[in-house]
Amino acid sequence: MLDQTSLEHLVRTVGPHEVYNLGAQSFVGSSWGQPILTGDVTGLGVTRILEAIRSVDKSIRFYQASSSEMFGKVHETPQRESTPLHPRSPYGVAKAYGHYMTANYRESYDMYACSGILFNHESPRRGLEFVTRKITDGVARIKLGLAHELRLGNLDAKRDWGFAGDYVEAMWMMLQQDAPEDYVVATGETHSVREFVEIAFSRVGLNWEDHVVIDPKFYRPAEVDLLLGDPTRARKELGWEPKMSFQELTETMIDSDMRRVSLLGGQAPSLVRISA
Ligand SMILES: Nc1nc2c(ncn2[C@@H]2O[C@H](COP(=O)(O)OP(=O)(O)O[C@H]3O[C@H](CO)[C@@H](O)[C@H](O)[C@@H]3O)[C@@H](O)[C@H]2O)c(=O)[nH]1
Repeated sequence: MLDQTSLEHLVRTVGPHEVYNLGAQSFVGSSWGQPILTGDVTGLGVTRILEAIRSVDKSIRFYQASSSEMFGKVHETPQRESTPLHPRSPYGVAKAYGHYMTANYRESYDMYACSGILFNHESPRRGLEFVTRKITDGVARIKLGLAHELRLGNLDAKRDWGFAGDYVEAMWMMLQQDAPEDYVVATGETHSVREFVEIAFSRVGLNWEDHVVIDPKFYRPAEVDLLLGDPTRARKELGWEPKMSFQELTETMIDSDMRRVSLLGGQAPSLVRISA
C-alpha cells in the first residue's frame, strides 16, 4: 500500500484526468478476520487518494467504488441512492466510511468526486473466493471428474448480480457528466445463491443436490440477506443499461470454467488453499 507522499508523487508524475479507486480488501468473508487491515485499505485508502488529488490538482475527477454491502440489513427494498446505510461487516463499514469521505471532499473542496454504489458484479475473471466463481469452478471440476462435491454456506442469500463489463461502463459514464453525483449500479433483479447453483449444474447436465454440501464454516457472523438495487437514476441521467442477463452471465461463467479446467486439468488454480 502506498503512503501519502508516494501517492502524491504518483499523481504528480502521471498527471491523470480521472482516477478510479477500485482498490480494497474486497472479500466480505475475510473482513471479520482482518477488520483493521480492511479498515485501513478499504476505508482510509480512499482518504489517502482524495488527499493526494486535493494537494496536487483538484481538477482531477475521482471515482470511488462504493458497495451495496453498505445497505447491509436493508431499510427498504429496492435500495436506491437515498436508502439509509446499515453495514453488517467490517468491509461494509469501511466502504461506508469511504463513501461518506468522497461526498465530503465533493462538498468541502468542490471536487468532482463521486461514488458508484455497485451491486455484485461478476465475470469469468472473478476471484475464486467469491460465491459465483467458486460455484462455476466447482461445477467444472465435478463435471470433469476432478472433484465430487462443492461445499457452500448460506444458499438463501439473495443478490442483484450483474456483468462486471456493463458496470465498468457505468463507472466511466459517471465521470463524463457535467456535475458529480452518486449512482446505484444494479440490474433491478435479485436471485438466490441456490438459483445460481441450479443454473450452473444444469448447464453441464448435473443435479446440484447430488453434489452440494452445506458447510456451516461458510456462514458469516452476520449475513446480508437480500440486495436488490434500483438503477433508475443511472438509467435516466447516464443513459446506462445493463446488457447481460442473469442466465447469460451464469452460463458465460460456467462455460469459461469448463474450458479452463479442461485445458489445465488438475493444474488449474483452485480454492483448495483458500479457506473461502
Ligand atoms: N464467498 C462465499 N459466499 C457464500 C458461500 N456460500 C454462500 N455464500 C453467500 O453468497 C453471498 C455472496 O457472497 P460473495 O460472493 O462473497 O459476495 P458478497 O459478500 O455479496 O460481496 C461482493 O459484492 C459486494 C457488492 O454487494 C462487493 O462490494 C464485495 O466486494 C463482493 O464483490 C453471501 O450472502 C454469502 O454468505 C461460499 O461458500 N463462499
